[in-house]
Amino acid sequence: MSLADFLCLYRQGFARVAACTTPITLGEPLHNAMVVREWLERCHSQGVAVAVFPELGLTGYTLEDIFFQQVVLEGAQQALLTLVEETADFMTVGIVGLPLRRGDALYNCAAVFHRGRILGIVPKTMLPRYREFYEPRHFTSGQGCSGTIMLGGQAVPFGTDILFKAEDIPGLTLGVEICEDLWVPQPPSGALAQAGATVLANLSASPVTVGRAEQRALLCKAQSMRTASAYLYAAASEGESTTDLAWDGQLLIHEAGDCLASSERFVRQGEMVVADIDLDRLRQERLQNGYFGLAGDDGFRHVDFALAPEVKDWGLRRDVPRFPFVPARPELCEQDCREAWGIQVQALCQRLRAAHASTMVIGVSGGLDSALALLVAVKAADCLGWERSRVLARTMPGFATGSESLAMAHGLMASLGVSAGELDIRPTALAMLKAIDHPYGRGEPVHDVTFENVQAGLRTDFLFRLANHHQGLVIGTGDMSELALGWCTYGVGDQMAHYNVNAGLPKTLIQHVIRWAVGHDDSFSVTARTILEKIVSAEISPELVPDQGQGVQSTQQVIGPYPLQDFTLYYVLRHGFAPEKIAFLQFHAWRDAEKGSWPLNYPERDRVGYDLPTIIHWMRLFMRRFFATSQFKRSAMPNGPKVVAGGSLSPRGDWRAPSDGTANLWIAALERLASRIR
Ligand SMILES: Nc1ncnc2c1ncn2[C@@H]1O[C@H](COP(=O)(O)OP(=O)(O)OC[C@H]2O[C@@H]([n+]3cccc(C(=O)O)c3)[C@H](O)[C@@H]2O)[C@@H](O)[C@H]1O
Ligand SMILES: Nc1ncnc2c1ncn2[C@@H]1O[C@H](COP(=O)(O)OP(=O)(O)OP(=O)(O)O)[C@@H](O)[C@H]1O
Ligand SMILES: NC(=O)CC[C@H](N)C(=O)O
Repeated sequence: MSLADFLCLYRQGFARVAACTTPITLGEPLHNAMVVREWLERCHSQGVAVAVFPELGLTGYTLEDIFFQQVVLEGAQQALLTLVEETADFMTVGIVGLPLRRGDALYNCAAVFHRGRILGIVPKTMLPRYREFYEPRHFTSGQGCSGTIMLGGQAVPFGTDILFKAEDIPGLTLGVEICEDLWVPQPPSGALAQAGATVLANLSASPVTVGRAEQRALLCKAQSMRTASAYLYAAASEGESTTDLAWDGQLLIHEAGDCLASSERFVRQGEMVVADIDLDRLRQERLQNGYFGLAGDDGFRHVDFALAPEVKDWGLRRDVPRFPFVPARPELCEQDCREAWGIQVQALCQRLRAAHASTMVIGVSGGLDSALALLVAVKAADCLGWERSRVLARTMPGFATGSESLAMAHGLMASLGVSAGELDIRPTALAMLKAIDHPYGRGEPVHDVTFENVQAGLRTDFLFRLANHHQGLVIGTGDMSELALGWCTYGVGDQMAHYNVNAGLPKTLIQHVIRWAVGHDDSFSVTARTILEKIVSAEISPELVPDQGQGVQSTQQVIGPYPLQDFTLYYVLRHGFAPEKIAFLQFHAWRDAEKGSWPLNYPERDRVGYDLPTIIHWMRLFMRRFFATSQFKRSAMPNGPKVVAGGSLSPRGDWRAPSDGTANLWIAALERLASRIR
C-alpha cells in the first residue's frame, strides 16, 4: 500500500464514467463503429470505467424503413463485432446502440462490451409512437425478454433483466435503458436500481425542440435522485437526418440528484463529458433508506466482469467543496442562509407560544453563536408581536472576558433594543472555587477545566434562575460543531437550555447566516450591522482562561480548524464514510488554497491549505471526541430544530448512538493511513 493507492480513485469508492456523442454517417455502421473506437480509446487513456454512446448510434436513429434492409442489419452486427475486437485492450466498458434481429423481430438495442467480450444486449422497452415518433413500425418492445442472442457464434445474454457487475470494484453495477424508457411513469431503471444497479446508462436519440433540454435534465436529475444512482445520458447529434427534426447531442451525468457534468450542445465533431461518481455515497444512501438490494433471487441476471483499472493517481474529476455545509456559489449560499434563518425563527416562535413564555433569556458573550441566537430571539419576538424588551439579554463577564468582547456584547444588545444588562459572575465564581477548595480560590493561577466550567456553569445557573423569575425560556446558543466535539460544559453549563436555536447549525455556516440576516432584514440597524461584522471577523474563543502572555484562548488551537472538523462531521453524519475516504476527500478539497472556489466574504487570511498529515491529525481528534467522549452530552441535549440536510445530532432525531462507545476502529484506520504515507 502506498500513496498511489491512497490517491487512486478506484481505491476510494469512485468510478470514472463518460457520456459521449459522436458524429455519425447514416447507414454506415462500420464507419460509425470506428469513430466510436477512437472515442473509446480516449476514454481508456483517461481511466474511464463506463462510456455510453447514443441510441442506434452504429446505424443512426433516423433511418426509418431502411432499418428493414438486410445489408444494414448485417452491417450493423458486423460493425459491432469489429468494434468489440478492436477495443479488446481498453479498460472502458462501452455501450453502443444498434438494431438487432432476434428470430423474426427487430429490437432497438444497447450492446454492452468490455475487453473483447460482449457482456450482454439490452433491448428498448418503451417505443414511442406519438407526434414525431414511429418506433413500433420498425421495432418490437423488449419488455419481459430474458434469453440469449447469437452474435459472432456466441450466445450472449439478451434481455431487460441484466445487471453488469464489476467484481473488482465494490458498488459498480451497471443497468441500461434506452431513451423513451426514461420518459414513462415507471422507467425500467427503477427496477434495475432496486436490484442493485448503481450506474444507469441511457442511450438516447432525442430530437431537440425548444425546451426539451430542460425536460431531459429534469428527468435525469429526478431519476438519479429517486434511484440513488448515477445516471449517464447521451443524446444523438451530428449526422442524424434533419428531414423533419434537429439534433443537439446533450450529455448529462447526474448522481443522486446532483448534476456532475453537462455538455455544450449543438457542437460539431462530437463531444464527451467525464465525471467521477461516488459509489460509496450511493451505497451508503441505499443502506440508510432500505429500499434497495432486497435479495439475490430478484429475477435479474448478473453478468460479472473484471474492470482491472491501473492503480495510480488518476486525479479526481469532481468538485469537492471545501465547506459541505456552505455552498460556494453565492446564490446557493444565500438560499441556504434564508432557509436556515426561517427554520430557526419558526421553530422558536412555536415553542414560545406552546410554552406560554413571557420572556426569552439569553447570555450574550460578544461571540458568534450568542450573536446569532440573539438575532433569532429578536426576530421571533417581532414575529409574535412582542416588545423587544421581553428579550432579557445579559452579558456576564468572567475571569477572562476581553474588553473587546464585553464592548461588543453591550453594543449589540443596545443596537437591537432588547432589555440589556450585565451580571458579573466573578464574585460567585470565586466563592464557588473557594467552597470546593480549588487552588484558584487560594490565589494560585490554576486555570484547569474546573476553573473553566465553574464560569460556564454559573452563567447557565444565572440564566435559568432569571428565566424562572420572569416566566421565560433560556435560549441556547451552542452550535452543531460544538456538540459534535463535546466542546461545551455538560448539564449545569452551556450544554443546557430550554430551547436551542443553534443546535442544528454547523459553525462554518453561522457567520453566513448572521451576514444574511442583517443584510436582508431592515429592522436591524446600521450600528447592529457594524458590530456584527466585527463579531464575525473576531477569533473564536470561549474566553474562560485569562491571557497570560500566550494570547487569547483559541478554540481552534485546541479542537482543530472548524472548516476541517465540519468537513469530517458532514461525511461521518450524512454518509457514514470511513476515515480514509474522508481524508481523501478532504485532501482534494483543502490541499491547495489557490484551487477551487471559496464562499463569498470568506476572509483572505483564512484561505489556507492543509497537508495530509495535518488532516489526519485533526481527524484523529475529531473521531476520538465524536465517537468516544462526547455522545453523553448529545444524548441529553435540549430540544432544537434540525436545520441542514447534512443531518442533526439530536438523540431523538438523526443521530442515535450509545453514550459509552469507543473510537478505536476509526483511530486504527487513521493510524494505518498515517503509516502508509509516512
Ligand atoms: N460517557 C459519559 N457519561 C456521563 N458522564 C461522563 C461521560 N464521560 C465523561 N463524563 C463526565 O463528564 C465530565 C466532562 O464533561 P464536562 O463537565 O462538560 O467537562 P469537559 O468536557 O471536560 O469540559 C468542557 C470543555 O468545553 C469547553 N467549553 C466550555 C464552555 C463553552 C465552550 C465554547 O467555546 O462554547 C467551550 C471548555 O473549554 C472545556 O474544555 C467528565 O469529567 C465526567 O465527569
Ligand atoms: N461573557 C459572557 N456573557 C454572557 N454569556 C456568555 C459569556 N460567555 C459565554 N456566554 C454564554 O455561553 C455560551 C458559550 O460561550 P462561548 O464563548 O463558547 O460562545 P459564543 O461566545 O457565543 O460563541 P463562540 O463559541 O463563537 O465564541 C455563549 O454563547 C453565551 O450564551
Ligand atoms: N428516441 C426516443 O425514444 C425519444 C423519445 C423521447 N421522449 C425524447 O424526446 O427524448
